[in-house]
Amino acid sequence: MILTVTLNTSIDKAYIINSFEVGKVQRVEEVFATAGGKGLNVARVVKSLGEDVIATGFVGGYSGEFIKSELDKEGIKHDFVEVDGETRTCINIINKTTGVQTELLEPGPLLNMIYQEKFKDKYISLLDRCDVVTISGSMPKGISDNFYAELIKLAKDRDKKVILDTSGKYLKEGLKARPTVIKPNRYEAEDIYGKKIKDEKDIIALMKTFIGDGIEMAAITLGVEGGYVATKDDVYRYIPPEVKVKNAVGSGDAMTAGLAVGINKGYGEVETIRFAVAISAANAMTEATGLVYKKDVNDLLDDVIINKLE
Ligand SMILES: Nc1ncnc2c1ncn2[C@@H]1O[C@H](COP(=O)(O)OP(=O)(O)OP(=O)(O)O)[C@@H](O)[C@H]1O
Ligand SMILES: O=P(O)(O)OC[C@@]1(O)O[C@H](CO)[C@@H](O)[C@@H]1O
Repeated sequence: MILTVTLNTSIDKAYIINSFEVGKVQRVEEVFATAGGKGLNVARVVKSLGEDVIATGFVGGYSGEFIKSELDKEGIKHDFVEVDGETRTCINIINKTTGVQTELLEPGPLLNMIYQEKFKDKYISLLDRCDVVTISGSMPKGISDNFYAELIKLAKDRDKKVILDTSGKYLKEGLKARPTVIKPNRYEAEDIYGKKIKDEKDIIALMKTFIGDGIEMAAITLGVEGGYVATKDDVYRYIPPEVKVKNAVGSGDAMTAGLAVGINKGYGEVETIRFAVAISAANAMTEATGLVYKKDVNDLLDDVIINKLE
């Protein structure tokens, strides 16, 4: 079983607009609202691949009710800590003409520390039921910056594999607890690195630092250009298949889902990377955020390019 942690859940709204212009009143042509925040995208993708998953985190208010009812409709098991305050909404404006996407991410509610302790108790009991944990996204205000490190340690002490997909201070703090897998995108990696990544050499050097620090698998993702993956002995460059892009937001989450499933099923590293990359590309083919169809994934698998660099 895979456990997905989403502390800052969100109603993700994808607004499809023919030609979006800043500073003008515009009507939205189509709206897709999903139960989101990175970890819930992971849960949805894991479920659509036919694997067993349970989603946890914080939910609150009417938006929290929406999220639970969407997960129920999708048949995704969940066990959240209910909080005072309203779960956030994140908006992704998709300009249909240019394909350019603009994301507006709310910060989420301010939480009392009591909820952090409540969550820890729930998390420890859920860990008994799972083998792989994914921890994704930002945290609501009021939660300690090192909370992910605490969650990672609790999981690793129980021999669970942990994938951490977050950014900024949450990633910096989380790294200290040595998650099994990390997968920052270029910007998140530059933030850790403290400077711009210039070339492949920089990427490989950074991934090797992560591996040297005790991370088992480190990926750095570059959107449509694919990315790199390093393990203790190997370094790979991967290129996703070319797809007709509708909405690439959540492709990183789809990739996390693929890595979690691959690890849970005991796939080899190349097989796991191939699977995760096909899933990430399949996400870009659908309009809703964090949605893949298994058939697309199967069709894309053979077209993922993976080159072993070292
Ligand atoms: N347009 C695209 N076409 C095909 N594959 C894509 C596209 N965009 C992203 N991907 C796949 O998804 C992976 C992760 O993408 P990206 O680097 O954008 O991650 P991310 O920033 O974590 O994404 P998000 O936060 O939106 O989930 C890429 O390495 C690639 O395999
Ligand atoms: O604010 P966070 O938690 O870092 O990111 C939130 C978010 O942008 O991530 C997902 C895409 O990966 C969206 O579902 C969601 O809106």
